Amino acid sequence: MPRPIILGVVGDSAAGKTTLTRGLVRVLGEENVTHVCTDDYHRFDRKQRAERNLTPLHPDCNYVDVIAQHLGHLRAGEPILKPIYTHSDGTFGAPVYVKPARFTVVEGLLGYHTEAMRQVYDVRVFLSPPEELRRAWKVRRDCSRRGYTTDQVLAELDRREADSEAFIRPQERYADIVVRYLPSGDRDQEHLDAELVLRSSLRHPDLSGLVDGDAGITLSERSDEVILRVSGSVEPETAAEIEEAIWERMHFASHLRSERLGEFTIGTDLHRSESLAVIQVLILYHLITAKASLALGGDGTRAPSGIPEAVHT
Ligand SMILES: Nc1ncnc2c1ncn2[C@@H]1O[C@H](COP(=O)(O)OP(=O)(O)OP(=O)(O)O)[C@@H](O)[C@H]1O
Ligand SMILES: O=C(CO)[C@H](O)[C@H](O)COP(=O)(O)O
Repeated sequence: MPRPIILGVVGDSAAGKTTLTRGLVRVLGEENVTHVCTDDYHRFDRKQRAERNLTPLHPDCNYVDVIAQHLGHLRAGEPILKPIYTHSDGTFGAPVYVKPARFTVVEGLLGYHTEAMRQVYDVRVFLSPPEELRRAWKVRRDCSRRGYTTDQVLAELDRREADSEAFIRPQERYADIVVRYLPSGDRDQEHLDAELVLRSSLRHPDLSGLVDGDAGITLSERSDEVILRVSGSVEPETAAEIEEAIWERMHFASHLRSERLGEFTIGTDLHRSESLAVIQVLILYHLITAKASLALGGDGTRAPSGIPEAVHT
């Protein structure tokens, strides 16, 4: 079997990593994806972190060297014995034996922290929602699923700010695709404006024919980046046209098409976001084309340098 294609999804806590990857895993098929969350590589459990006054964002609080080793093994097609961190109670569980599948999705806080880690990915995504939005997402998620109170989460977010600034946000510079949701104001969560920064380290599909300012889709260029903006008020039909156009560029993977992209949860309620669906299809495009490149004897789809050939404004 050719080596797995490896996707990195990095961003601060509650930036939306699991939400984004869940849809991708569903489309690619659970059996075809090895899912690694680097939270499993925390060095200390919740109690030990509190005793040491360390946040989980600090590299010293994580076995970053072992993450790099394990990702290297997976890329080489070798199994790993992966640690387990359990969020429901903040403790470690028994390690699990993990074999690499066709795709590996790695999500976590410090995935691009070292060069050794950065080298393993075929596609690097960084999620960067505005802080106000991320804080609201974290409060809601941690209170409903991780056993915290609102005051505890808010205090923890303040305690983490210095480490977010020092270690998490700087990783954005290593991404091929940066996803920024824009401040939502009173927008509901299904209709957030999204901005995708498409960097020249990957060859992005030509989306120029789909741009329609009136319909809420714009492309612009900034140094060697192309910015795709999807308005939160984009009509489902317009978003579907973009998704369709990207799917057409990976026609050899049409069997993967699914109606269920763009889903996210608020507490336990399921919602759908058009902009999230567009982001997910674009990432799928990169995973599928990287896979096709390997099948044809290449080694992925990273552009050697310069502006990606297929992107036009
Ligand atoms: N694209 C989105 N649109 C609307 N809400 C979202 C979106 N992404 C995430 N959320 C909200 O934020 C919450 C936290 O997201 P998620 O669990 O995906 O973050 P994460 O980055 O995986 O967090 P952690 O690193 O702490 O595990 C979700 O439960 C959901 O309510
Ligand atoms: O920043 C985080 C990413 O998920 C978590 O807070 C970190 O992993 C520690 O988990 P917990 O708060 O459940 O002890």
